[in-house]
Amino acid sequence: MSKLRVAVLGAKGRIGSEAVRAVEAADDLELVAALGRGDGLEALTEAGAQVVVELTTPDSVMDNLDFCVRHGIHAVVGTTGWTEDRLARLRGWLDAAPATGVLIAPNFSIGAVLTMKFAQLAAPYFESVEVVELHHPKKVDAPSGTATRTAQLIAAARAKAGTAPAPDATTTALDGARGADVDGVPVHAVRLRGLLAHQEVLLGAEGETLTVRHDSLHHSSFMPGILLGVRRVVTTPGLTFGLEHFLDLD
Ligand SMILES: NC(=O)C1=CN([C@@H]2O[C@H](COP(=O)(O)OP(=O)(O)OC[C@H]3O[C@@H](n4cnc5c(N)ncnc54)[C@H](OP(=O)(O)O)[C@@H]3O)[C@@H](O)[C@H]2O)C=CC1
Ligand SMILES: O=C(O)C1=N[C@H](C(=O)O)C[C@H](O)C1
Repeated sequence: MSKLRVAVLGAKGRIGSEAVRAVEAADDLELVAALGRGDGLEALTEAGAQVVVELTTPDSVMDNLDFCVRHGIHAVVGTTGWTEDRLARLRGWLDAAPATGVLIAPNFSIGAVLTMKFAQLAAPYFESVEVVELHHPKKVDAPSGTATRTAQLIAAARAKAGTAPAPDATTTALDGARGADVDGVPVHAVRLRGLLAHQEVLLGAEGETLTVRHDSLHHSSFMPGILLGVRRVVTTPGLTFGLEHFLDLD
């Protein structure tokens, strides 16, 4: 069987360099291009890439995906910065390329995906819920894509269950003291030397608390999810948001 032809964008970055090694090590995949900032995207078509792994920056990802979708190249995207407006633009491009698949995964690690699932499950049963994400100090965006998605899923689960807003008597606060408000869920971002990617979902009810915590200790934690995404996206046209859709979690 012929190998799937894979390219990595952001190949010199922290996660991109790990992804290059993971693709090279996979028997069923062939790394046909490894591009950094400034490299021309024509290299993707010249190399016959079938799938691009997009691990760049929020300011680069849209142009890269525009090129990929226009050329019928499937994409597995880990880059953050997704807004409703950006998703709508991407859906528009995909409407014009109905055979092409794009997976956007706020987090490729199985533990992080499960954290989101557990948080969603628990959220309606507790009066209070807040998210704390902790990352390395070179991270450019806050809050993290994972924390934003987690908070959105929590908010949707509480809205569906008719859960009351969390109690909070704060009437005066320094800017940022109560975190960012993501759909009504406070999200706090910590940047600390020594950390990689970590998240806690704190839930509280009368007389009890529940903490769901996940730690990515090395970029290798993201590789099984990236490889799964590459193998599945080629047979999944359209936009898939979240790696959970490629896992049998239910
Ligand atoms: N979904 C997930 O599981 C994970 C997602 N991420 C996300 O992935 C992204 C990258 O993270 P990280 O590796 O830590 O960041 P880095 O800054 O280490 O890597 C990004 C790389 O992309 C390069 N780059 C920027 N623009 C382009 C472009 N147009 N074409 C090709 N390469 C480009 C950068 O080059 P230069 O340095 O010259 O700007 C840099 O080498 C972030 O959005 C991060 O949040 C990270 C880990 C896991
Ligand atoms: O920048 C990172 O490092 C990470 N980014 C993603 C995010 O913003 O959620 C995934 C993971 O947290 C690592």
